[in-house]
Amino acid sequence: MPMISNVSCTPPSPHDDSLPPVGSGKRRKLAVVLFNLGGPDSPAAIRPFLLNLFKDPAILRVPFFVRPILARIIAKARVKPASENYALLGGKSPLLELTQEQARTLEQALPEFEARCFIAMRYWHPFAHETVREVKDWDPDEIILLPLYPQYSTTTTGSSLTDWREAAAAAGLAKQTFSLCCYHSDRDFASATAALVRKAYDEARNTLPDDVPLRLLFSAHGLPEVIVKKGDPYQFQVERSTAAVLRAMNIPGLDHQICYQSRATPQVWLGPSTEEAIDRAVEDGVAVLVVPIAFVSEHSETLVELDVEYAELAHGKNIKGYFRVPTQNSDPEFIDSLAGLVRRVREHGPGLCSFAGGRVCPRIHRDCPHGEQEDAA
Ligand SMILES: C=CC1=C(C)c2cc3[nH]c(cc4nc(cc5[nH]c(cc1n2)c(C)c5CCC(=O)O)C(CCC(=O)O)=C4C)c(C)c3C=C
Ligand SMILES: [Fe+2]
Ligand SMILES: [Fe+2]
Repeated sequence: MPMISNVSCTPPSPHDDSLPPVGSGKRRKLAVVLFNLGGPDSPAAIRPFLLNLFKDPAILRVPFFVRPILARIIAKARVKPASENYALLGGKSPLLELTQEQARTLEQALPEFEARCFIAMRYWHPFAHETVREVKDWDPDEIILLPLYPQYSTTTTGSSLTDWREAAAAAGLAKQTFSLCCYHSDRDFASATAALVRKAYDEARNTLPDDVPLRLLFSAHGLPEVIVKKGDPYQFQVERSTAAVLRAMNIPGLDHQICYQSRATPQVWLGPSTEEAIDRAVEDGVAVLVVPIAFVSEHSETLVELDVEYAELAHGKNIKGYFRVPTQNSDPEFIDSLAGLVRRVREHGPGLCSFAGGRVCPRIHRDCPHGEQEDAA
């Protein structure tokens, strides 16, 4: 079931007065809302943060009367390992501060507007209902909803956009709104990402002996397999992102593999897992360069899971080399790609757009939020 309504991406009419007249001196007030998952801001916040996450029907797909109790059980079981991870980061997630920096940088990359970036996190402050009030007080001309998830999943972007719409409706925020569902293989996003991968690749190659092969492990956050089987387009979009980055890198014959990290429940999750991919690299006698392909900011799953847990696992098995590409954070080329997406979404008109305009996902991905008739031009 799609988590957000199928709102079409209407092309702008030549007489559409929602867009500013060319050359008119007045800059439009543009509220850009950045969405991410959020993270605990203190040790005491870890448990309620996890509870919020597992109470989300988009995450825990069980009958509503079982969900609260099951959410409590799973959250309770995760408090200890999650607390150990956050302890390595000073007891909190760095996600909000890094997103605030992205917000300030993106404002500067949109000088033709009076742009102000707001942040709405799904499971910890600032929540959508808090941000909706801030946006309403600022009274923008238009609102752009911009997920910091390049790939669409019902569990992330879908859940965040539903949350925003409900909060906006409850607060009576009725401004013209433009939403982006995904930018998994947007050319500028791929090129910005490829530049970061290329830099880390060259550094890794310079450290390794010439006879040690280097494999790129594109590591994405995992998803329970049942969610994908029901029609979630996330895996398809992760594969498209990987292909787009490889294309932009333009190094023929690069050894690479897609894998999935951060398994959080006992269900069957997408595979191969990043641990399995590391095992295979050890068997094959190759070094690995891990590329986080579904996160655009550093947080516990990159700084602890990739840099500490998987690095220890890999070194414990005498891997030939273990390197990691940093996430985009406020990288100027990445922020420029987001600014380009903001402009394009606006040109496409109010409603929901993909980076390409309309639907890019094949029909089998029924949870793609675009309707049947909305193929990208
Ligand atoms: C069933 C559980 C989960 C699904 C499905 C899931 C999907 C998913 N998550 C991200 C990105 C992030 N996840 C983060 C933390 C996090 N995620 C889960 C569970 C699921 N995620 C948990 C339990 C946690 C908490 C951390 C932990 O207990 O280990 C974070 C933020 C973490 C931080 O440090 O701030 C992000 C970001 C994606 C992209 C995704 C599916 C596509
Ligand atoms: Fe997650
Ligand atoms: Fe789609």
